[in-house]
Amino acid sequence: MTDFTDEELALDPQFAAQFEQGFRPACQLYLISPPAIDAAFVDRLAAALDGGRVAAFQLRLKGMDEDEVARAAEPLQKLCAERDVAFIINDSVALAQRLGADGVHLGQGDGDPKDARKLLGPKVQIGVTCHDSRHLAMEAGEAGADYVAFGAFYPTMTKDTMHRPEPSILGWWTTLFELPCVAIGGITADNAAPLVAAGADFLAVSGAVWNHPAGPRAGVAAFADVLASNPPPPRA
Ligand SMILES: Cc1ncc(COP(=O)(O)OP(=O)(O)O)c(N)n1
Ligand SMILES: Cc1ncsc1CCOP(=O)(O)O
Ligand SMILES: [Mg+2]
Repeated sequence: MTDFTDEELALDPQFAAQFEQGFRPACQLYLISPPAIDAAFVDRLAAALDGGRVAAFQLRLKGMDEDEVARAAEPLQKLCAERDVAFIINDSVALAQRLGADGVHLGQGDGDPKDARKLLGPKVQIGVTCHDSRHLAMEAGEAGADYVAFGAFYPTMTKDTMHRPEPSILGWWTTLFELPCVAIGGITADNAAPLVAAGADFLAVSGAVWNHPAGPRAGVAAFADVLASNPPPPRA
């Protein structure tokens, strides 16, 4: 989920040339768990991952203590590793460290990204909630975040939200900065196109996948067209 390193660019001269000319990888899906899960959830996650490419999965369980989340995480983290999906822990740097997660997502009240970096090291992805704020996003970038997240773009039943950015904040960000940006909040396959076209590097989605009437596999598959048919704007 991070920018390409010099080593990666050096490995593929054709890719490096495209990158220099403003090539931007296509927008990808970032799946967020439901706020509560049961033991059968691992099968639902497997079905979702069968529906199409998912770049990252965030375990976002609310109202559970850390030991319970750690127990729930085990089979899900294993599945993500098997499917080459980055496993991200929400809220807790300590839990991300304990589990050896690929990343942690921090809201504005979840701790300082600089402290997280000191604890987790350079390889763990750190994402930061920036609501509708250009200022918060620039601060997060300076603090060493690997991505910034804007939202909620649309009404959502998954979380009480107070901020409603315009898609143009994504275009503003991608025009000025290389750091990837995530769009979140009420995103469905039907309303995602303006976010992809504006420059979102990732769509973070929960309800549209887990509540899809035909199941989570169909929920992920529904995004394939919108991700493929809206080419991203050139990067900064
Ligand atoms: C990718 C992504 N973006 C934003 C959030 C929201 O984080 P936060 O503001 O800390 O709220 P909670 O998710 O903790 O309720 C997120 N989790 N993931
Ligand atoms: C965690 C979070 N942060 C802002 S909106 C949101 C909920 C995302 O879930 P959904 O895709 O169901 O709106
Ligand atoms: Mg949080």
